[in-house]
Amino acid sequence: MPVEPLSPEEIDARLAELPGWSLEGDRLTRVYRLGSHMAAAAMAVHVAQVQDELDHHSDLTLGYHTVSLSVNTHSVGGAVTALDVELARRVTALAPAHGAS
Ligand SMILES: C[C@H](O)[C@H](O)[C@H]1CNC2=NC(N)=NC(=O)C2=N1
Repeated sequence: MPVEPLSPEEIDARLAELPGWSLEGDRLTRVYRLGSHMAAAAMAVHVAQVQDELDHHSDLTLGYHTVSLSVNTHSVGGAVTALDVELARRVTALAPAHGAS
C-alpha cells in the first residue's frame, strides 16, 4: 500500500504518544541531550543503523552533547507519514539505553 500524508489530526494523535517530539513546519523533530560528545556520537550511529533498516532517513545532526532529528517523507513531497512516526517510535525506544533525554 502506498504511503500517504497523515492529516493534522492524525499527526497530533501520534505525537501524543511521542514525548518530546513536535511538528515543526512539515517535519517531525526532536532534540536529545546526552552526557558527552561520544555518547551523542554513539546514539547518532545507532539512529543511522535504524534508518537504514527502515529505509527511511532523517536529517540527523550531531552536536556537542546533542543529537537532533528532523524528518518527513520525500516521496510524498515532504509531508509527514506513518514512516516518520515509525522512525520516531524506534528512536524513542532506543534513546534511554544511550542516556538520552
Ligand atoms: C529508494 C529509497 O527507498 C528512498 O529513497 C527512501 C530512502 N529514505 C527516505 N527517507 C525519507 N525521509 N523519505 C523518503 O522518501 C525516503 N525514501
